[in-house]
Amino acid sequence: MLDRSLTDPAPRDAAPRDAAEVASVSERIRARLIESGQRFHANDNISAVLREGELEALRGEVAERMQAVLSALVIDTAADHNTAETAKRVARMFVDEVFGGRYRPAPELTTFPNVSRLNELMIIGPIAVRSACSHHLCPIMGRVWIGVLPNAGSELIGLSKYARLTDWIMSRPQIQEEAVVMLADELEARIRPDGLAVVMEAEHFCMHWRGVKDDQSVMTNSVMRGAFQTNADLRREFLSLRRTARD
Ligand SMILES: Nc1nc2c(ncn2[C@@H]2O[C@H](COP(=O)(O)OP(=O)(O)OP(=O)(O)O)[C@@H](O)[C@H]2O)c(=O)[nH]1
Repeated sequence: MLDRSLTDPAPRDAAPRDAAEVASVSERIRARLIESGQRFHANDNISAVLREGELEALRGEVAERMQAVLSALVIDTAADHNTAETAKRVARMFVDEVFGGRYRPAPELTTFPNVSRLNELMIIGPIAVRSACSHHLCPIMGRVWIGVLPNAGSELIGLSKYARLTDWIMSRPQIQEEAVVMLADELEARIRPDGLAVVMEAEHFCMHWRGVKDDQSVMTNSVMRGAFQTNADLRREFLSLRRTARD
């Protein structure tokens, strides 16, 4: 049963309440996003509009609605000890883990000035990717390689931060084409390099587990910015060094 107090308007004989007070937590957050003109697609981060305690309330609301999904699937969660707590587990998994990149702010990235004026190609990877497709919410599992051509004014970021930033972007329902662009945008804004390259290679479980049930195919896509776009030798060097660092 959904907790009606979260969504139903106040009873007629009760003292009139503020509209914000009667709305569910997701409705209150949604109203704030609309008011501020912020997009809230599946792969957008909405942490900036969340208020204290709301994430916990959201977890509760998702659990209630997930319980309604299990009931609609005609699963007797009251009698079945295996599914008795499933709604709560799935809510925690969505809000805190697999879609956590929507709700938590960007990781703190320690940056260092490029004092030795590095201007040679750096390649970071393979970085593990765990994501989910926006269409079926099935896992996407893969790897990412990042190529950076810094300049004297670039900020260098700690190595582990590439993985933290990747995880923050990927822990959202995504499509692979948009995920690599989002990651490239975040890296470019922070490092301000002369060139940036991102290559992602991933398996989509919406194709393995269901649907066409093709368990061989892998999707590979890339984003090339700045010098990687204009300099074919640099692009080739990145792609061939990435192959060496593959397995
Ligand atoms: N371009 C792109 N497609 C994706 C990605 N992840 C999943 N898909 C595809 O999204 C499509 C959704 O297609 P629909 O026809 O709406 O869904 P469906 O009827 O369940 O399709 P089937 O998967 O063919 O059974 C499928 O072809 C998926 O393989 C991705 O990252 N990029």
